[in-house]
Amino acid sequence: MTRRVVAQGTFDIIHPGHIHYLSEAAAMGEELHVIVARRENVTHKEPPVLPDRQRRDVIDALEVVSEAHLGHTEDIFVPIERIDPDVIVLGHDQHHDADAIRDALAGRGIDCAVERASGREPRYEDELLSTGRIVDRILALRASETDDVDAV
Ligand SMILES: Cc1cc2nc3c(=O)[nH]c(=O)nc-3n(C[C@H](O)[C@H](O)[C@H](O)COP(=O)(O)O)c2cc1C
Ligand SMILES: Nc1ncnc2c1ncn2[C@@H]1O[C@H](COP(=O)(O)OP(=O)(O)OP(=O)(O)O)[C@@H](O)[C@H]1O
Repeated sequence: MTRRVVAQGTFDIIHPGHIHYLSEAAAMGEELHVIVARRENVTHKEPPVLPDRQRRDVIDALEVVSEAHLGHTEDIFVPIERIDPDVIVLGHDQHHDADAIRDALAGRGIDCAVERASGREPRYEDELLSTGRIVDRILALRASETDDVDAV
């Protein structure tokens, strides 16, 4: 039987932390399905810069990913019911509570394990493993360039 794995996240600007997470999730089964969060559901941090479809298409193109799916707008368990995974792998820092997800799955009669992935630490100075921090660095660099031009 093919073991299906589900991973999920925003994936706005791809970085090595994402690759680490998706590779780890892919190694837990034969098929990796990735649910890409809808912009309207990213409410606990700055919303993504890139459109839903673009974020989905980039994840879909990765070799370790079997298929990337845009998330449901209202009910996060609708894609889960459709994919029918054997395991959902939560990201190391995802705010979702594993036991709450297990309870919700049981309530819907979905037989699926929930695991937590490991985090990937920076391997050299300056390596950025967070989309939010990449955006912050872009803004800081652009602001300092503008300051340089203004000073001329
Ligand atoms: C099992 C599971 C299923 C999810 N399905 C959806 C979904 O259908 N639609 C969606 O917009 N977000 C979905 N999400 C939420 C996002 O993937 C994501 O966790 C959140 O919106 C963005 O936060 P993050 O980037 O910190 O993970 C799901 C999350 C989990 C854990
Ligand atoms: N350094 C990392 N190591 C392992 N997994 C990571 C790392 N960074 C992100 N992930 C995982 O990748 C998935 C997608 O991450 P997402 O794009 O939602 O946020 P992010 O890259 O952490 O950006 P931000 O810091 O802006 O939230 C999540 O499940 C997250 O836990």
